[in-house]
Amino acid sequence: MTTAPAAGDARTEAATAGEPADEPALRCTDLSYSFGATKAVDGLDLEVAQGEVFGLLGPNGAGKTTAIRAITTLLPVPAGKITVFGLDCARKRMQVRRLLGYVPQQLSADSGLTGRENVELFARVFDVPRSERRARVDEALTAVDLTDAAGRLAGTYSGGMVRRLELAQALVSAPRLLILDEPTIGLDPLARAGVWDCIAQVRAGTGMTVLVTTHYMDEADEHCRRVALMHRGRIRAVGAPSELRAELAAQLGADPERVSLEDVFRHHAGAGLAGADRPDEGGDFRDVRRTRSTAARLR
Ligand SMILES: Nc1ncnc2c1ncn2[C@@H]1O[C@H](COP(=O)(O)OP(=O)(O)OP(=O)(O)O)[C@@H](O)[C@H]1O
Repeated sequence: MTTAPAAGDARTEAATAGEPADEPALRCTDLSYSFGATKAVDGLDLEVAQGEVFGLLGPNGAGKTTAIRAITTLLPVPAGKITVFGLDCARKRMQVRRLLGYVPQQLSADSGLTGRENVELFARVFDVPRSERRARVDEALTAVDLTDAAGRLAGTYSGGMVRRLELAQALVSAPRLLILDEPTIGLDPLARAGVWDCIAQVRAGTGMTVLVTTHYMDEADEHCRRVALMHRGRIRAVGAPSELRAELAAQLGADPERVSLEDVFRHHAGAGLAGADRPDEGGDFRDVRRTRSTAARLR
C-alpha cells in the first residue's frame, strides 16, 4: 500500500502554492468520531500534500462527511489530531477557518439571490476587505465561467451552474485549502466535466490544495493526483490511482489497464463497496435520503 506523497512532487507544488514545504496542507492523526454507538470515523490517518488534488473516496456511510466536518472545525475533534498547514484545528480554530474554503454536500446557494449577490454575500461573511470585494467577486465568477449569468437569480440556474456558483462562493475568500464534499453528485456527465474543469483551472492558476470527496471512482481516477479509499471509518489504501491499480494488477498477475480503481476498492473493502456504485445499498436510510434529496435539488 502506498501511503506517502512523492516528496519531489510535493516540494515542487508547495513552491507553487507559496507555502513552507515542510508542512502538509492537511494531516489527520488517529482521528476518531462517534455518534452514540456508531463509529463514523475510526482511527483515520491522512496526509494531503500542498498543491495536490486529493480524493477521499468511499461508499455512503464510510465516514467521509464526518471527517470533512471535523477538518473544517464544524465538529469538535474528540480523539486524534488535525493540522491544516501546520495549525492545530483544536487550538487555532479561527486561523484554520481563514485558510479553508468549503463546499458542503447540501445546497449552500440562495435561489432568491442572483449569482453575483450570492458570491458577494460570502465575500462579506468571510470578511474580504471592502476595497477588494468587487474585484474578488468578479474573479471568482470568472474562474467558474459564470460572468454572463451573474445577474440572473440562482433559482434559474442548472444543477452544474449551481455547483459552479458554490465553488465561486468558496473561492472568493482565496482559501489555501479548498474542500469539496461530493461536488458532482446528481449532475449529468457534461455538467460534471464542467465542475472538474473549473477545479483544475483554479488549481493550476493558484496552486491551491483541493480535497474532494466522491463516490465516483472514475472521476477520481481521472482528476485526482492521489486518493484515499475509506470504508467504515478507516482508510484502506492511499496512493496515486495508477499506482494503486498497478499494485493490484501485480498482485493478481493482471493487465494494469484492465484493473479499475473500483477493483482496487473492492479488493480492500470487500462486499462493502456495494454502496459506491449502488448508493441505495450502502449506508443507512438517512444517508440515502440525504444524498438523493441533494441530487434532486441540484437537477
Ligand atoms: N448526525 C448524525 N447522527 C447519527 N449518526 C450519524 C450522523 N451523521 C452521520 N452519522 C453516521 O455516521 C456514519 C458515517 O456517516 P458520513 O455521513 O460521515 O458518511 P459519508 O461517507 O460522508 O456518507 P455519504 O456519502 O452518504 O455522505 C454513518 O453510519 C452515518 O449513519
